[in-house]
Amino acid sequence: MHLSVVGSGYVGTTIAACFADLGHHVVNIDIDQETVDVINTGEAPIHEDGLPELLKKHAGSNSTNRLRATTDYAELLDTDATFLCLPTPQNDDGSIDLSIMEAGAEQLGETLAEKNDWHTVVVKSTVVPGSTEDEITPILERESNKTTGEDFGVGMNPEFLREGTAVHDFLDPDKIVLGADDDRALADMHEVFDPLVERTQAPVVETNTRTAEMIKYANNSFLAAKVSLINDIGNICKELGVDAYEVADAIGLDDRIGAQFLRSGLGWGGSCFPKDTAAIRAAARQHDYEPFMLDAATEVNDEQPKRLLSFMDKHVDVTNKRVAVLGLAFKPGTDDVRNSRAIPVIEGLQQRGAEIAAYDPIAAENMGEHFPDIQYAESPAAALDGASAALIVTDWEEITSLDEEFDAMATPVVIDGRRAIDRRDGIVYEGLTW
Ligand SMILES: NC(=O)c1ccc[n+]([C@@H]2O[C@H](COP(=O)([O-])OP(=O)(O)OC[C@H]3O[C@@H](n4cnc5c(N)ncnc54)[C@H](O)[C@@H]3O)[C@@H](O)[C@H]2O)c1
Ligand SMILES: O=c1ccn([C@@H]2O[C@H](COP(=O)(O)OP(=O)(O)O[C@H]3O[C@H](CO)[C@@H](O)[C@H](O)[C@H]3O)[C@@H](O)[C@H]2O)c(=O)[nH]1
Repeated sequence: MHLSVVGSGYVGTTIAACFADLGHHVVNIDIDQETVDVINTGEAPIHEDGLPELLKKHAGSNSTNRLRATTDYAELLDTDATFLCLPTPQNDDGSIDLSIMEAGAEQLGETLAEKNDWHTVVVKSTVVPGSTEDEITPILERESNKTTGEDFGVGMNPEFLREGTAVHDFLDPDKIVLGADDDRALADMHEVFDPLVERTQAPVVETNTRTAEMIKYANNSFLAAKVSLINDIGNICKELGVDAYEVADAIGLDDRIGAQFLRSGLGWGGSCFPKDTAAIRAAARQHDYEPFMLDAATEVNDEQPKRLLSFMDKHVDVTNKRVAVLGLAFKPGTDDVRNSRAIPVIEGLQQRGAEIAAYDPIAAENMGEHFPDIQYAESPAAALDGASAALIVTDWEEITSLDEEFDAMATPVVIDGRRAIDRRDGIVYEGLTW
């Protein structure tokens, strides 16, 4: 098939490259010329394992030429279906901000006015239930002067990939959810995913757009709440002198609980869990329902960085002292710092008047946009040298393998937010939940 993907971010670039790998011809549209140029040279605009290889294979010179990036929406006219992968950030009150989606839908609708054949538009972004039907479709109809179900179809296909393992997750999914309110759009979506389903036998869930939208929020809410529950249990374990990781390993053997997402510590960050739980809570409240469980999950999550800092305070007063912050990305394997737990940790250190030496293998540049005035060290050892405390925020492999580097600290106080290193003689060690 000939496909267009609007948005060349973490999701858009990944799925564009993966669709090309499945044999489709893909045009990836973004407003950012620099991003477009990078993709067209066969390189990745973001850090994502496996993505450079796919872009080299399908874009740029000596490639299959099945993938090309552009800033020109008109190029989607030669495609059968368009996937919208635009950001859906949050407003100050936590509710979803659909303005970028609306702008994209306007540009898409204006372009579709010029198309004489059927076209299917698929919303890939995470949007609250009703957005596709009540907000995006009317814009497409208005701008194209066409009717959904007659001239074009609309579908909703939520994405479950994780950053850091995005290519693998997309090409080997646990499930594929196809939400559509008309049969032709559903048939087109099936045709897009048939090569993947044949290859992986992934279960396909067929539903309407509203339910597809909710499945995405339920998925993320459940996982975020699972991490908060194990953090709550972990905090209790620590107070009672029990190792939360031993407990998690044991309860994870129960199939009804499952072993994944039971790593207690600093909690969840990233571009999805915080904003998606906020958006669905805000949507619930707009309908006069108080989402007690998700409110509590958020509260537990907000408390974990404060607990980390309070453990540090027990051992050392860091005013005017050097503190090493090890790890800045919201998790290993990505350069993304959106809503990273490192942000409240650094803010807490700034309030205490500490001199901050931060280290991350790839996310320092992105964190520099949030905190231009802190020191970014070239290595974990350089960050630790002369520090009065070390706070472990992200469990990158080069952080979990640290050992004698802690010996160069002024006072070897190590507060571990991710169970990254082992207790040993010669360091004062506090785990967040163990
Ligand atoms: N990041 C993830 O792991 C992930 C996973 C699943 C779902 N999602 C959802 O997917 C959506 C996209 O997320 P993301 O992380 O890929 O976003 P992103 O911020 O990484 O990328 C968005 C891209 O859209 C481009 N853009 C903005 N306005 C545009 C316009 N009018 N026309 C064309 N391009 C435009 C930007 O330049 C940027 O390159 C969000 O709804 C998110 O919740 C994200
Ligand atoms: O046991 C665990 C598992 C995760 N986390 C934290 O939870 C956050 C999110 O992790 P993860 O889910 O691996 O990363 P994301 O890339 O944000 O992926 C989530 O958000 C995406 C965007 O919606 C979805 O597509 C994915 O299915 C969903 O897992 C990170 O800060 C992790 O450190 C823990 O603290 N403990």
